[in-house]
Amino acid sequence: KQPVPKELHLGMFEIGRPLGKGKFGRVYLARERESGFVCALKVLHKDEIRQGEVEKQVAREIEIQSNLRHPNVLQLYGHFHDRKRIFLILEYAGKGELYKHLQRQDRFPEWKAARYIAQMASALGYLHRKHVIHRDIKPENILVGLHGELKMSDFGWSVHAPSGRRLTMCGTLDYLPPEMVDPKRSSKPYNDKVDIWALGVLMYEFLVGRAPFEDTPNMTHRRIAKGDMSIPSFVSPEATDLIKKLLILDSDQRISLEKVRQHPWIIKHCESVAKQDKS
Ligand SMILES: CS(=O)(=O)NCc1cccc(-c2cn3c(Cl)cnc3c(Nc3ccc(N4CCOCC4)cc3)n2)c1
Repeated sequence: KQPVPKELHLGMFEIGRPLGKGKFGRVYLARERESGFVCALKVLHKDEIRQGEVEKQVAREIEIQSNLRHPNVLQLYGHFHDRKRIFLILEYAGKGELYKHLQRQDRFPEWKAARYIAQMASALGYLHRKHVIHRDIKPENILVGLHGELKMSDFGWSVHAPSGRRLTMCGTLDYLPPEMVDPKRSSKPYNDKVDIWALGVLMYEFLVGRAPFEDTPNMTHRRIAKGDMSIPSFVSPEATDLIKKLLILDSDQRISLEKVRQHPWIIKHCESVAKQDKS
């Protein structure tokens, strides 16, 4: 349950260890004194935001994320500010960054990848129904909850651990769909189908351990525009089928999130979870 405080200020929190730091601030473990409620406190520095000319983006991200409630979307409980800083009170994701788990395991077994993709498809379906798109769903922007569930947490700033992470620039490139890499190709502005493409890139990266179009920056551009990727033979036929239905150049032809949830590869691995739960 969430604290329903009268008014928010820094003094009401005990600040714990830093969880990560980034371009626009740091994330700390925190506990609300009165209720003992554990959360993550993201601190953004106003002067850096002003310099970065991103005030409007911060306001928009706070507006969007405050109105979202979904088990696979990191919750923003509230925010407040003092003279120098803006504070976001966020849900604490007990198992940290998905990026680290993927780095450590090289790639995920198909049953784990299928569950993760099902969770992301569920979160995206929720966002799209609320007309929120382009959540930039690369591994760097996904956290893992205490029970291993994924939490989309990219609203605004992905914070960076001190460790050597992929530069935001090329990370972003890997996940761009053809209609954004090559805007003259399609006149229409991008729509929620960009998330379906990104889901395909994410699924590929979970199963193979690298992104499908990973290359030098301008080679990546070219390969995305042509849909030039190959799927290794160790990927099962069902998984291969779903990747191909997600990574379709023509955004209108891409599989819908509803169809993703009903795909044999998802059913096979997620149904077993249902059976386990029943047994
Ligand atoms: C090197 S690291 O993994 O320790 N820290 C990297 C890093 C960078 C940017 C943002 C975060 C981050 C943001 N969070 C938000 Cl927002 C909510 N919960 C978390 C959140 N939660 C979190 C939970 C557990 C851990 N542990 C688990 C035990 O092993 C060490 C890391 C880290 C972060 N982390 C973490």
